[in-house]
Formats: sequence, structure tokens, C-alpha cells
Amino acid sequence: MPLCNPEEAAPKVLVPEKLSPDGLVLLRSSLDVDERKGLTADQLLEIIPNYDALLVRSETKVTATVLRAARRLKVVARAGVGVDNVDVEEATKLGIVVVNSPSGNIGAAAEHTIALMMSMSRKIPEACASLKDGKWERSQFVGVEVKGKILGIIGLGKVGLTVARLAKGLGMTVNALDPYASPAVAGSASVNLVASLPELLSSADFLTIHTPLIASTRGMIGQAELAQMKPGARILNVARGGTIDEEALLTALDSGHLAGAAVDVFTSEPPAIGSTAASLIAHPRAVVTPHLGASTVEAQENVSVDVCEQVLEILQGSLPRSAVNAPLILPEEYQKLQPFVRLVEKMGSLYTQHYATLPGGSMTRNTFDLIYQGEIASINNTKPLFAALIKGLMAPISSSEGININIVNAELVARERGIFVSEQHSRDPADHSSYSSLVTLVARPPSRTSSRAPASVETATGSKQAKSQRIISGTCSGDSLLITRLGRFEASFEPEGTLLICENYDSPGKIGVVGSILGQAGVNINFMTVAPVSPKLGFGDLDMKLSKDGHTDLAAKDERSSLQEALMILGIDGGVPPHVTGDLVKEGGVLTACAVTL
Ligand SMILES: NC(=O)C1=CN([C@@H]2O[C@H](COP(=O)(O)OP(=O)(O)OC[C@H]3O[C@@H](n4cnc5c(N)ncnc54)[C@H](O)[C@@H]3O)[C@@H](O)[C@H]2O)C=CC1
Ligand SMILES: O=C(O)C(=O)COP(=O)(O)O
Repeated sequence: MPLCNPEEAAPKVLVPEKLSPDGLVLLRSSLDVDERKGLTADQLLEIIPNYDALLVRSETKVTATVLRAARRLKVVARAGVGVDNVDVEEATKLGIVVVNSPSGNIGAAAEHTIALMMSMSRKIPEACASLKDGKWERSQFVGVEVKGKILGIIGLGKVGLTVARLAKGLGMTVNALDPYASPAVAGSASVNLVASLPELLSSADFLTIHTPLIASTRGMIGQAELAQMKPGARILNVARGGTIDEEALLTALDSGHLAGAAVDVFTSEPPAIGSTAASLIAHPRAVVTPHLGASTVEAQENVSVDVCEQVLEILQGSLPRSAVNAPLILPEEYQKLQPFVRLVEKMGSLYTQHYATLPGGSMTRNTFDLIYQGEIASINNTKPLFAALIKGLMAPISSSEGININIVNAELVARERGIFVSEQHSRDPADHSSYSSLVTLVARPPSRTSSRAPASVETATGSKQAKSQRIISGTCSGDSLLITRLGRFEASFEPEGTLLICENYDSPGKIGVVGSILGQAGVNINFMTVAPVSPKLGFGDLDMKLSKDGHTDLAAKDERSSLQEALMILGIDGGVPPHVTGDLVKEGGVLTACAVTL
């Protein structure tokens, strides 16, 4: 699918950090890639409104303020694992997809951990510096071996497990603490899962952290925890600054309780002059690197290609494979859903535009059944359809404060707006018409009383109950969309462009009357179709099931005979002047008229 119309400017991608060209080259053929290293926070805030995608590593702080200012932004791609520099919650609210590269740099981070452990245990950085300084000080740099020692790992995820396997190869015993780790996976790597942090701390000769920085891991190793470690033990952090309290670590090194620390990551990067982290860096028993865990040629190629491919997918309207804040959907399922996503969005928009203009309209009904029948019913993951419905319902009545409603934030938006959708799958072929798939949107009435109107209020043209039906059905054939039912009328029209929908008495001359009013107003008619009252007002078995639950207000079958109205749907060139719909309903026999744009 092309990323943009050749007439339009290509979507813009901002890359404020060093990213491997291997991924960027994939973007350049269809996107406008802007590499702007060294931007200040203020500069980023100033230019971000111009971009559709933002590619970062760990240095760029993608704050709520940046995201709110980013009016066009569809995706933040983190070329790496940790997304703690991105306000994912705010991105979710705004419908901005956040993707990462969950496995591109695992090997690099694990190897760096082992490199730091060996450097620390054999005092390689100090020995190297001394020798370069012209000295030959062999006796000062006697180290310890790791073989036969116990390595304690906090966080047995992708990096932790790789470190464990490498450490096993070095002859270490590996203990690990991870409440979410699989005992089978740990067992297969010969890792002993321990039950508590004190157990891990008190047994380890080397302790290494491989958790994300989240609420439960922030400051997880403080003064009390360091005190539980063996005297002379060594600690490593190649995960995130903030998991170990830097002040407490400095004290433990100063006191000699810990023999060494190897640190790649800091609470603030780069650490401020005079900060605790700066003192830690300067400490003679600390081996430090400036967040280099992922800095290998191979890892950078991997993460760059991984996220750039995802940026392309997202800007093409597909779902990414590693979204941090969107549900996982298999590509083949997504492919099947695509035309229905368009259909359901149009049905939602048609619902709001059509019913909000009816007498007593407005979006007073906020509880919907979305019913999938036929082949579409076999797809279980219908999150894109749910999102499309919310988007369609909201689009005509809300600017949504610039929020792009999509699969990322649809549930949140629906909750905030008090919209409830019950999705129902009916796989029974008897439940739907001749269409291979049918999607039906039913708005439940505001209360049971209004849906159970007594027979005495029926008019000559049908029951109040039947008239109050708010049902839209539709189907897809290839890429073509078709509305097959609107309220109690059996329709057959494409939900595209501007449509004038008139409900009228099904009597001769109506078409001429409508045509002449439109002609006088200079409105050009493209096509016209008439929708009679549906001979099948409900959904057969499904209809009955729903009615028993009191969910819907579908009409009873014996009400059909008295209904003599029809729906006239006219495709219009351009818009319909507001007075035209008013003029139409003043005409005898035209009951309602509304213009919708789909
Ligand atoms: N220094 C560097 O350049 C790099 C750092 N990293 C960092 O390494 C960390 C881990 O990365 P991955 O292994 O890929 O992530 P992962 O998600 O595969 O593994 C994290 C593990 O931590 C565990 N965990 C979470 N909370 C825990 C707790 N309270 N106690 C014990 N375990 C807990 C989880 O169950 C999971 O198994 C991330 O923070 C990432 O940002 C990753 C790559 C490079
Ligand atoms: O992937 C991660 O979590 C990392 O910490 C790597 O960070 P970087 O991309 O090297 O700034």
C-alpha cells in the first residue's frame, strides 16, 4: 500500500539520536527522514508538531508535553528494549503507537554484562590505565575467578536468561529471582529459581539486575538489601539506573562491604557534575561504561531494522509486531479484517450522523451490540473492529482534541465517554442472510420502558417500537462496502461520500418532489436508491436471543404488515445546504431528511 498520495508530501520521520543506517535506508524511499542529533528538550518540543514518526534510543525524553505537542505523530519507535524514556500512558491516551525492538540487543546486553563482570573481577580497566600510564604494577591487580562462584540474577527475562547461559558456560552456579519466570525455562538453563530476595542476596558472589525500571523495581536494591549481601560480593547493573540506590551503593563501596560494582546505567544520563552518580563513576572500585549495553554493530543493525520496518507498517495503516501499547493481532487476521474495519467505522459514523439528526435524536444511546455473523464471526480478535466503531461513532461529533482514535486508545476513549459495546459472534449460518459475512450495529434503547412501548401508541404506518429501532447492517465484498439495513429498512447502498437520507411515505411522486427541491437548491444527484421496509425485521434466532435479554428493541414480526414507508437514499455531489433538509420535511409525505458524509 503506498504511504501517501504522490501529490502529497511524504510523511516525516524525526531521528534525534544515532541510529544504524541499515534501518533508515528502508524508510528513505517513501518517507522524509530527518536526522537531527543533539536537539535540546525545547528544540524537540518546537519541531515535533511537524512529524508523523519519532525514532529514539534511550537519550530522548519523550514526555507527555512532547506527545501532546505532536499533533501528527502516529508512532514512537524505540530502537531498543526499555521504554522508560517514553510516556507510554500518555501515548496510549493520544492513540500514538509505541513500538520497540524486544530482542534486537539481548545478546549485546548480556555479553556486556559478562564483559563487565570479568573486567571487574580481573581489574582490567585499572590495570590497563596503569600500564598506559607507563607503570608495571602486577601485584596490585590480582583478581578473583568467576568459576565456581554464585551469580544471583534479578529478572530472568530475555537478557537475564542469556546472561545465565553464558555464566553457566563460565562454570558459575546461577540463582535467579523472578516472580514471573517459568520454572521449566529456568530449569532448562540449569538456573535455580529462589523464592525471596534475601535468599538471592545472601547467596550471591556476584549480583546482576535485568528487570525493567518500573514501580516495583525502582530502588529495589537499597541500603538494607546491600547489607544482606556477602562481604566482598560484587554487583552489576546493565538494566536501568534507579533499580539500585546510587547513594547506598556508594556507601557500600566506600565501607568496603562490596568489593566492586560494575555500572552501565545511571539515574540521570549523562550524570550531572557533582551528583552521586558522578562520585560512583569516580570510585576506584567501580567499573563503569556510559550506557553501552546495546552498543554493538550487530545490535544496532538489528534494532534499527526492526523498528524502521514497524514504522513503515504503522504509517501504511497496518499493525506493528512489537507494539508496547497495542494488542497483538496476527497479520493474516488483520488482513481479513481490513475491509470490515472500514465498514464498521462507516457504520459508526452513519449511526451518529443519521440518528443524531432525527427528532429526539442526539447520541442518547450509548450501549451497543456489535454482532458478527457468517465468516467474520470466526475471527476472535476483533479489537480493530471495536476501535473502528468507537472512531466512527465519535468522529462526527467530536474533534477529540486532536486525538486519533485507534486500536491503541479505543477502549480508554469508550470508557471515558461512557460508551459500552457488547461484541457478539454468531457462527450459525441460519442467523444471517445470503451474505457471507454480516456486521450489525444495534443501539440499545436508553431504558427498558421506552423499548417496550404499549401497542396503543402504534401509528398507521407502524409501531413506535419498530420506528425506534436503531440498527445498521453492512457487509463487504472484496474492498466494496455495502449497507444492507438502516433502521427498519432493507437498504443497499455504498457508505461513501455525501448521502441524503429521506424517510417518506411509499407513494407515487415522492421522487419527483425531492428531485425538484434539490434541483432548485442546485444540488446535483449522483444516484438514488429506495429502501423498502425490511420483510425480515429481526435476526431470526439471534433476534430472539437478544430480545430475551432485553438488549434490543427489534420489532415484532406481526407489525410488518402495517408499515408503508420507505427510505430514499440519494448520492449527492458536494454538500447539502442546511435549509434543504428542512424544506424537504415540510413537503407532505417526507417524514425525515438528513445528510450524512461518509
Ligand atoms: N544497558 C543497556 O544498554 C540495555 C539495557 N536493557 C535493559 O535490560 C532490562 C531487561 O531487558 P529484557 O531482558 O529484554 O526484558 P524482559 O522483559 O525480557 O525481562 C525482564 C524480566 O524482569 C522480570 N521482572 C519484572 N519485575 C521484577 C521484579 N520486581 N523482580 C524480579 N523480576 C522482575 C520480568 O518477569 C522479566 O522476566 C530492561 O530494563 C532493558 O531496558 C536492555 C538492553 C540493553
Ligand atoms: O535497549 C535498551 O533498553 C537500552 O538500554 C539500550 O539503550 P540505547 O539504545 O543504547 O540508548
